[in-house]
Amino acid sequence: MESTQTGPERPPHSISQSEQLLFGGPLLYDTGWSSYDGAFARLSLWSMVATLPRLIVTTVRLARDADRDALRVVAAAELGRGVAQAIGLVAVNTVLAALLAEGAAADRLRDALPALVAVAVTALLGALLAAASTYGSGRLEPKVERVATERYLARAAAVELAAIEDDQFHRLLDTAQYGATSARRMIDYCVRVVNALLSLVAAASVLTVLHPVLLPLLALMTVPSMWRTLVTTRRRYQSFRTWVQHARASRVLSSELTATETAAEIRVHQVGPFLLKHFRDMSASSEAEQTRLARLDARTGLWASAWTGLASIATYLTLGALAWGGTMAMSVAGTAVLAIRTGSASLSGMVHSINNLYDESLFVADLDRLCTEAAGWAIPTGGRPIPRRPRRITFENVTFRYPGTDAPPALADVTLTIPTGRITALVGENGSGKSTLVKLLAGLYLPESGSVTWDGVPTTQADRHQLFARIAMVAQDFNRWRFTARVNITIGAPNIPIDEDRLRAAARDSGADTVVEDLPRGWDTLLARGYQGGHQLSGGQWQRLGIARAHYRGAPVLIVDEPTAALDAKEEQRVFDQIRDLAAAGQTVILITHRMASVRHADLVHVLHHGRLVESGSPSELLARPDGHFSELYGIQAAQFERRAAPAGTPGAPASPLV
Ligand SMILES: Nc1ncnc2c1ncn2[C@@H]1O[C@H](COP(=O)(O)OP(=O)(O)OP(=O)(O)O)[C@@H](O)[C@H]1O
Repeated sequence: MESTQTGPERPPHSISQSEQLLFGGPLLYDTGWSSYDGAFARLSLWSMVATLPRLIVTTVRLARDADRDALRVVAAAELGRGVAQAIGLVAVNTVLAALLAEGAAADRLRDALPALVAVAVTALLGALLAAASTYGSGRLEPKVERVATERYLARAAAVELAAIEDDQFHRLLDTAQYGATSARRMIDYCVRVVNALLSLVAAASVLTVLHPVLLPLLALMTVPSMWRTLVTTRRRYQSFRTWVQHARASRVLSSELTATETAAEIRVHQVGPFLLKHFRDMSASSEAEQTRLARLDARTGLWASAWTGLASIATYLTLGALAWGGTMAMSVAGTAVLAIRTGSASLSGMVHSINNLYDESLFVADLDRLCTEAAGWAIPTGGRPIPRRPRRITFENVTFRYPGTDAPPALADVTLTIPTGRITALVGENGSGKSTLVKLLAGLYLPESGSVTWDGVPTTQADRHQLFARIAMVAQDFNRWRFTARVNITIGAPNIPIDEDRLRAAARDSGADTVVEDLPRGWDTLLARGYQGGHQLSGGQWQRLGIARAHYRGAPVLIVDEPTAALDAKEEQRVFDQIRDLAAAGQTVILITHRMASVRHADLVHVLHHGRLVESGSPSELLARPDGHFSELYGIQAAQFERRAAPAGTPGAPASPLV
């Protein structure tokens, strides 16, 4: 696999055999598209501090959108805590000055008493305000996460199908999903930053008043831990970005092992030990990376501690020299020690929190980036209206290639008409372009060239949401929602309140009613194994539900892609009888099927071959062309029927799949 990433390459020896075998190469995160990755690598102490206001603004905005009142509580409480801390430090200085002054012990104590009370009151106030801040941020955090998650989900659901299939966009979807939890954590870090900042300001102001040399000393003591946090966070973030694909692949392995869909094959084919072995092998690669990070972090930590130790010795020697030489009163030296300890703790706490804040903000930036990109990919709202009951759908010289692939076009220069109120069948070999054609017809993809028009309105200009509303679809891979039987059908028309009569009619028409009758809790049975009370349906039973869903939707154009593949012969007959009835009642039906027996119900057949339209006509017209594609496909199936129905040497067996 080629990597265009700008971050650090993974060393070649860390590529496991499992990655090579299962995924065809090392799973690296292609960060070529990432605009901020380089910015992070260039991050310096100064730029980190410079980005602080922007980070705080971003967090405040998120918090404001989530819960304005809780934000006010947090802001007021943190401001109050900073002020209380400054007053507390000044009061400590007054207490020390009174205690270390000349005179009788009782007098000195009496003089110190008011300041002592002030120290106690500010401490109490600080505790109350801290509690208020904890309450406010505790209320804010889940709301911020919810607002961010909603943004993510809403944007992801509104984009074109092509975006979901675009690997770069999908990767962004992958990383942006962390944005919501990061947004939640940003609140916590932001509160910590503001808190540390205020207590630092309090300590620094007191130190400046006490002696001008104390402030640079404070900075000297804190710089090493700032450097350490910066270096380790940056390293860990880059590592995360590089390994995110790998982590995703490991998750795929574990979910394959536990999924209900794979359970039978895993057991019969004894795939479990094979997957486990590769899981272990892949985990070994990421464990090696964690060990590398731990070794580097330990080395950085050691350097930082040595530097801090030297800086502390220098600070306390300076303080001692000042007090010894009489330049500084003992009370001032005492307060200075206290203020330096408070200040350096605040400063390193602040650096740590800023780093975390910055780190989280990168994931929130991914989320923001997703929202921006998703807006570009969004299915446009508005456009030319589509008649409630369209009369004809036409393809004119339509060519379409799946975005991001260099394979030949899935559809090439296709021109055809789909009359409404009739059954039109699409026929052709696997991969000939039938499903692609209906996706273009439904406006899920737009043609590369040529046009698909609904009553003269090209899908490129149409109100696509209105167009979707005209279609009901039973796709080959229609979704098996892990919800109740009722929702599995009524989700066909999710924008209207559940209509029980319509539900029962749809179930009756599709044969889903007999499926539901046998369910342990009827309509309220959860159709998902692995949950308490969950029930699994057979493929054919699901198919009836899928058809019922399309019936319930009640749209004028019905697209059915292999609707009877999983149905028994009796059910298949029933479904086609219904499809005929629907067409007789004016519904347009577009039918994709490999079963020639089903095609005989069609009014018009379009035959596709390698993405091109090769034949069109009624079934009998097409059969009348002995060299045609349709006749060939028909002949192959007829021969199969013949062989199956009449064992070798048995004459007189029925020879037609159309009977
Ligand atoms: N999402 C996709 N991305 C890229 N290529 C695709 C995608 N879906 C289909 N194709 C390719 O487009 C071509 C036409 O596929 P399509 O699914 O339309 O065929 P089909 O006639 O419906 O096949 P089948 O009878 O097997 O369902 C195939 O070569 C297929 O590999």
